[in-house]
Amino acid sequence: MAAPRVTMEVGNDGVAIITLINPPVNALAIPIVAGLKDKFEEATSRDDVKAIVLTGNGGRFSGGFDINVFQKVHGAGDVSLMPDVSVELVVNLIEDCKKPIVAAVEGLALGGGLELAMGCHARIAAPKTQLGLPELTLGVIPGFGGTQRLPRLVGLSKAIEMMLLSKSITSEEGWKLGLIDAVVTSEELLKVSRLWALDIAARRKPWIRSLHRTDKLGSLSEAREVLKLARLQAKKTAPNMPQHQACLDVIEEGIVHGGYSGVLKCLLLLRAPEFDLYEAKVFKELVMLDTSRGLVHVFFAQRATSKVPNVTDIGLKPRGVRKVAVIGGGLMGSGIATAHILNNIYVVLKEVNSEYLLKGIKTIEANVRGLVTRGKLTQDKANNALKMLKGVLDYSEFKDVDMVIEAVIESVPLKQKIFSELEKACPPHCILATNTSTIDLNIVGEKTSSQDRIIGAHFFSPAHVMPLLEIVRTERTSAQVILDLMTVGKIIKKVPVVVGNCTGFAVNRAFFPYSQSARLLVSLGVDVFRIDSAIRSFGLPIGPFQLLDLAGYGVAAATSKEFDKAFPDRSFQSPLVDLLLKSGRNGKANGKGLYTYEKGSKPKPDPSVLPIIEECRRLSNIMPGGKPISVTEKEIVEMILFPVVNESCRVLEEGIVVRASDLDVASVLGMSFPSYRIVTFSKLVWSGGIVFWADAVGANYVYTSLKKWSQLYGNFFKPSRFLEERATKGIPLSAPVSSSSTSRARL
Ligand SMILES: C[C@H](O)CC(=O)SCCNC(=O)CCNC(=O)[C@H](O)C(C)(C)COP(=O)(O)OP(=O)(O)OC[C@H]1O[C@@H](n2cnc3c(N)ncnc32)[C@H](O)[C@@H]1OP(=O)(O)O
Repeated sequence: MAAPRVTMEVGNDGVAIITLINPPVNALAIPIVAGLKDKFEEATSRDDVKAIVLTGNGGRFSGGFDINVFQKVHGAGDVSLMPDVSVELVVNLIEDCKKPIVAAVEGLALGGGLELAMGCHARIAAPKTQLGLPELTLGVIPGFGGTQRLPRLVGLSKAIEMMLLSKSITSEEGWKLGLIDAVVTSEELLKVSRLWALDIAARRKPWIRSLHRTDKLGSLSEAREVLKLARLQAKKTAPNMPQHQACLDVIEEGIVHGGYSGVLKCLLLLRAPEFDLYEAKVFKELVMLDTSRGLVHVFFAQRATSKVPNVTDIGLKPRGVRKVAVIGGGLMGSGIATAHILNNIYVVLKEVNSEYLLKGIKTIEANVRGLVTRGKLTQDKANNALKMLKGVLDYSEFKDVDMVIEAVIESVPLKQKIFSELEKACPPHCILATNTSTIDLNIVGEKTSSQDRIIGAHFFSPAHVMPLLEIVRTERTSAQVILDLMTVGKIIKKVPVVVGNCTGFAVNRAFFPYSQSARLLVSLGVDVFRIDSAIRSFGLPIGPFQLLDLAGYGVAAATSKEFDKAFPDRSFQSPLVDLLLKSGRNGKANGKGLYTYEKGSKPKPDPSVLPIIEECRRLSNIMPGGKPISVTEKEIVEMILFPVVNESCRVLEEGIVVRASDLDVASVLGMSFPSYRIVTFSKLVWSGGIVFWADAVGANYVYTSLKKWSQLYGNFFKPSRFLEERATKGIPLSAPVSSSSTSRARL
């Protein structure tokens, strides 16, 4: 790939076109920043240049500052690797340039890309250009003046919404808001931008410096009210994310002290003498925090999941999937169908009788309506989506489907029967997918001769909301089928992670000790609700027992059996779920769980379960000396999560995931494992996913803790060979697994 560069061409009209060239998204890498400084200096000093147009090569303006630099800063612990862009480039060379500069934006202008454009004196955009400041998703705030210029261009409320929710807008909306001066076709973009720049030079159009504007900010008291509400909201929605409050502080600073001169002069004198802008100072503080470290890791880890050796690197092209059949209209099946119709894929939903079919269709309608109510979908789009759905009771519609996803109950004989029928009912190219969460795919397809097109499409509930799609392949699944499913996954806006075939696959396999260790702790005498609360303070949205209530006890009993069978050496068999079922409870589904569920209020611990828990302890009979063990909150969290790390080690060693970071992404998106720093313990560490977190905690600490607990409480905690080896040799758990050390590579 050619080195990133910035070019400049001066036309006969006296307009210099400065172009960013750094495919695929023209990220503002260090050489690009340096190149921009050079070209703007040259254009400013040349007599033949009357005006300047800044644009990006290849139909994309810029995806923002180069996030690889953040990684370098984290690696070296040296913030001085960040170049000074906001003052030297955006203020001095662009906004204060004595020649007018117009940004010609197309495709996307995100983060630093949009900030450069906002420093220009006008912005012309191609249709449907994506405009946004998503920096908060990386643990930082906009650092090239975005916190100051966006409120001045679109108004304070809209700017806060765009920054705090990292919500981008289209150029059409940007034009209505005043961020964009004109929307023109791609073909006309450069021509119109050149003329616009010349018009500014000739004073036929206004020469506007965004940082000077105040007309959209409202009065100081109005602004303070908006900021107050935003602070309360951020406290609720992002309690562990320091960048949200910091962003609001920086915006407020600029509003109180005035735009350009206020921010630069006052802050220079009063608050941040070492940096020119308060924004830059806060940006540099935030980039060094563990929050950013975790979030940047997840950014790259997520992108890495689309690179699967021997699938995405062998020149295959994805085949189109236009019509999908979903078998089973239960919770999972209807969620899966919803995800497809929302993204314009025609779905045939099959059920065994009209009662179940109607129920499935009603659930799908409710899913879609729910999105409209929450403002996530327009009524028009909802109507169009529902037109993509057809309910059926037989296989007659299956003759031209491109993919079937089976989502019936976890029964081996039933699944085997369905797959034999599918082989006859579907065309030979059709992908045969199962949504099983635990059953071995070789067993599902045992009665067919179509093993090459059998694949797991493991969605997480609710399937139309949760972003993870585990794509499970066997040794015989063809690369084409894997690539096709990865492509559909992206179309339906999931993050597909390709994993190997084993009981539970990657996420459920790595996390099966999560629920088991929680139940083990209960049998050792620890309070159920204390466990949930400790896990919530750690950063997971709900604890293992609230999760149990949500999933339903029938599902929990069935999956537990699969894991007991597959991993008897390290499975803890708790009587708790059976006792709860026997007492007529089934969690949230029947309103009777470990918690009580009342409409409109949060679940409350149900004290009437205490006798059941006592009975569970009596039957387990593992409390040392018959007395409850005494543990701190920190120990609770570690005794629940270190066994997950231990199982993750086996997942890595067996090659169930392509790379450790795939398991990080899967844990964040499938289990809602926190992607940012963990704030509860005395030692603050970043998260970024289960393996990244374990490395931050230290493999040796995890190993010695597990070893101690295995001596006290048995084999459930016994450290795996992989963990022991890595801990004793001081090798990070995330370091690649060499093929020789992979005992049973699945991928
Ligand atoms: C100081 C400033 O305020 C700070 C900043 O600007 S921070 C950066 C703010 N910008 C962002 O957060 C945008 C991040 N990027 C994205 O959201 C998406 O990549 C996108 C919408 C630009 C494009 O999405 P899509 O077309 O699906 O392509 P995607 O696979 O994500 O990215 C393509 C490649 O570009 C890379 N890339 C995207 N944005 C990048 C960036 N800002 N820096 C470095 N690399 C970037 C990706 O890592 C990926 O690389 P790979 O092919 O080697 O894996």
